[in-house]
Amino acid sequence: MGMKTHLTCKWIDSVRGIMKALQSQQLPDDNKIYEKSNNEAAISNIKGEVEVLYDCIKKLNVQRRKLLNDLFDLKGNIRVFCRIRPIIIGNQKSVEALDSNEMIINLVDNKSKIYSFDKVFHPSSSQGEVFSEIEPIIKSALDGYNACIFAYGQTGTGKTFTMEGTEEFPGVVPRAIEALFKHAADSNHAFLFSFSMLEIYMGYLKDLLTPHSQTTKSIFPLPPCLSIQTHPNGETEIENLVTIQVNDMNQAMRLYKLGCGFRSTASTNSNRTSSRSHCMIRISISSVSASKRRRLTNKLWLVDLGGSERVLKTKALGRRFEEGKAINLSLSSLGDVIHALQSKKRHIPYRNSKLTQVLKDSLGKHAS
Ligand SMILES: Nc1ncnc2c1ncn2[C@@H]1O[C@H](COP(=O)(O)OP(=O)(O)OP(=O)(O)O)[C@@H](O)[C@H]1O
Repeated sequence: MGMKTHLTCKWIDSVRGIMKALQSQQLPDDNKIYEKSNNEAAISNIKGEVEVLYDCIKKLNVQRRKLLNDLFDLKGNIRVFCRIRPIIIGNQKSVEALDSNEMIINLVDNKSKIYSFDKVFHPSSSQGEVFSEIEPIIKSALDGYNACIFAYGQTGTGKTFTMEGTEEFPGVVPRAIEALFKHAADSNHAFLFSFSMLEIYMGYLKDLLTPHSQTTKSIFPLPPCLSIQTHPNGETEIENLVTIQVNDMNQAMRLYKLGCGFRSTASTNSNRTSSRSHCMIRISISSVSASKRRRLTNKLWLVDLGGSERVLKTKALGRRFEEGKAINLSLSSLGDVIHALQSKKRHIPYRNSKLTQVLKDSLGKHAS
């Protein structure tokens, strides 16, 4: 084959080996370099778009906050909804919704009275429909406003059903907890939530997250007394109240269920499981990352008030009579405070009951 002397078989084999090794090496070719620089450009484009969108969200959030505040200014700081309970026994309709803002009470002798509300819910209204009217308050709580949602009404009219609900029909409290965590997750800000639960029974504050025994031979030490303190900045604090940080909805719900188990309930002539106290859930919300919040830490109160009752009509005796009296007294103080706030009186009689003292900073002008 006319081979040169140095082109031996050994030399050819070693050249072939080098060629194979070169082929198997992943050397960047022009195409790959082009692809890489293309990817980098796409990533920086996407980063730019994300920044623009982030700015957009910020602007929309400012707008949303302003609109929500305007809405609250228009509707007033205190809003009252009326929910008509479906008839459970009998078929006499003494209360009816006239439209979405008015209801009528049919009295004896063909007389009737009409009352106006911010919203009237028909007996067939679902728990979801009721909550949809309340949800804006949850959003304003995330914006740093103190807020208070409570159910008020005669005993047996559906306050606990509305606030607590059932497994099948969850009420305002579980829905509010779910909405808080959901809106917080959607907001791009870090929030810190703390949960507390207490009841006001016969004028005393009782922590619902600590075990209380009815007997003197209890294995649990007596929990410390709760006392209401007012800070110089006007914020109300409850000394010794157990406050537990909750990181998700399930943790908050577990505490809520624990607290519900410690509530004071009893059977009365009007309701088999009547709440004999005011049950109050406090969710404290903090965020250092959310700018333009009204406060660094604010609170949302969810309250299932004890039922007002005509103690003579319900034929309550002994302890049930005393409980009914205590509930009526504090409800009447709450009514006085709300009336004074609505008529913009200079003196607001917060000091007349424990209930109004606890809610002082969440009912006034800085609350939503
Ligand atoms: N919207 C509703 N739909 C169906 N059932 C209802 C509704 N509202 C109330 N109920 C039922 O009516 C009964 C009394 O309701 P609930 O215990 O909630 O009253 P309450 O106002 O909390 O009473 P109390 O002040 O005595 O605690 C319960 O059996 C409850 O399930």
